[in-house]
Amino acid sequence: MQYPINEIFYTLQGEASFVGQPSVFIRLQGCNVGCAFCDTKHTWELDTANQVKTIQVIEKTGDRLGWAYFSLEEILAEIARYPACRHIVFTGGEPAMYDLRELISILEDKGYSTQIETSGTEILRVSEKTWVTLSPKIDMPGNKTILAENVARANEIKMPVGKIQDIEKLKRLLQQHAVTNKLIWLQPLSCKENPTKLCIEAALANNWRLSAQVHKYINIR
Ligand SMILES: C[S@@+](CC[C@H](N)C(=O)[O-])C[C@H]1O[C@@H](n2cnc3c(N)ncnc32)[C@H](O)[C@@H]1O
Ligand SMILES: Nc1nc2[nH]cc(C(=O)O)c2c(=O)[nH]1
Ligand code: SF4
Ligand SMILES: [Mg+2]
Repeated sequence: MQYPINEIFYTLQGEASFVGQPSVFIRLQGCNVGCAFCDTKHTWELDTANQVKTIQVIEKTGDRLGWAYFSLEEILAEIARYPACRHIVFTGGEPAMYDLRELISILEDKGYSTQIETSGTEILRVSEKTWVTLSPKIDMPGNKTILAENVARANEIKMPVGKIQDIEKLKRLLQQHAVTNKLIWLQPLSCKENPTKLCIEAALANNWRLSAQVHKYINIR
């Protein structure tokens, strides 16, 4: 099995429940949604134009606009460069576009915990133990729907918030899926009009949590 990889890097998880956790991030290429606010547009804009042919090209250039197919063994070799790491985060792009079960099963056998960051618009192919962070994309281009089974499966829901209407959308989603006892995070969008204050107020009013993308404040990847 070959996986289209945009980047693999070792850093501290900056969002939601695992914040501060040393993690290898496996960023898969491509996205089926295409949000205007996306902070990783390099994974889905200019897709085919920037395809690089070999892993060596990426290694040489460090070209984050490019991507390459990695075999399972090549991904494991990248992870092995960080021997202290015990937690692997699949993100993108949209990692749920790919079947991650074989890779995750090997990682679990090696003692790693796994997490997926997903919009919830694709059927998840992860393991029962994978921590699922669902970040709803409502009214996004292409009008992709969030699958009910993914809402049920999610270990936490992390809502990207730019304006008050996003809070209302989240409330409707929670009502529609009868969500009562999940961890709910509000994540302010990194944009000019900083919506952090709005998120703090809504967190206090609803007993939700704030996910402030710590990595962007402490200037790490
Ligand atoms: C880049 S996405 C990749 C995974 C998946 N496609 C998703 O949206 O969950 C990872 C996380 O970043 C969030 N995100 C994207 N752009 C953001 C921005 N400008 N500010 C804050 N969070 C953002 C997403 O909502 C998601 O929780
Ligand atoms: N430090 C750090 N934490 C993250 N949590 C989720 C991320 C993502 O891009 O999915 C991310 C990221 O890009 N960097
Ligand atoms: S779904 Fe995720 S990766 Fe795709 S455009 Fe939106 S934030 Fe970016
Ligand atoms: Mg990010």
